[in-house]
Amino acid sequence: MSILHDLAAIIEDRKGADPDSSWTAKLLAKGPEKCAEKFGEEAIEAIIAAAKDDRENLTYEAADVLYHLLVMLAARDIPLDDVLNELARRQGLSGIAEKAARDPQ
Ligand SMILES: N=c1c2ncn([C@@H]3O[C@H](COP(=O)(O)OP(=O)(O)OP(=O)(O)O)[C@@H](O)[C@H]3O)c2ncn1[C@@H]1O[C@H](COP(=O)(O)O)[C@@H](O)[C@H]1O
Repeated sequence: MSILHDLAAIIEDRKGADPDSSWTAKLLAKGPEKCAEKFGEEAIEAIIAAAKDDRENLTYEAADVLYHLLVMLAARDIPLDDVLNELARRQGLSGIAEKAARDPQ
């Protein structure tokens, strides 16, 4: 399992946990809209770091973005594997498109 899978499993565990017991449980208890808002805030912080070419901060903020993306997906009951499968499907599609471009006939 990847670290993203490990983290997704921990986040899933926090659903229904006492909000006072963890930051993740507290955020999930506030509902999917709040989780989405928080994801947006973290994404903006990452955008600012990228625009400033602040590499250290961008790395830190990117980790925040990934964590909050997983929380937002969990809040809407979308498994991480559904997203990864969609990426895999697109790789398959682009593979076909690249082959068609290489061998036009
Ligand atoms: N990866 C993370 C992670 N990344 C970011 N955060 C939290 O996300 C918050 C970031 O939001 P802000 O910077 O806006 O912090 P804030 O000012 O306190 O928040 P606001 O008051 O503005 O809403 C911080 O409180 C961070 O602690 C995380 N909290 C938890 N995890 C992981 O999630 C798992 C579960 O952790 P618990 O939440 O402790 O159960 C663990 O494996 C952790 O490593």
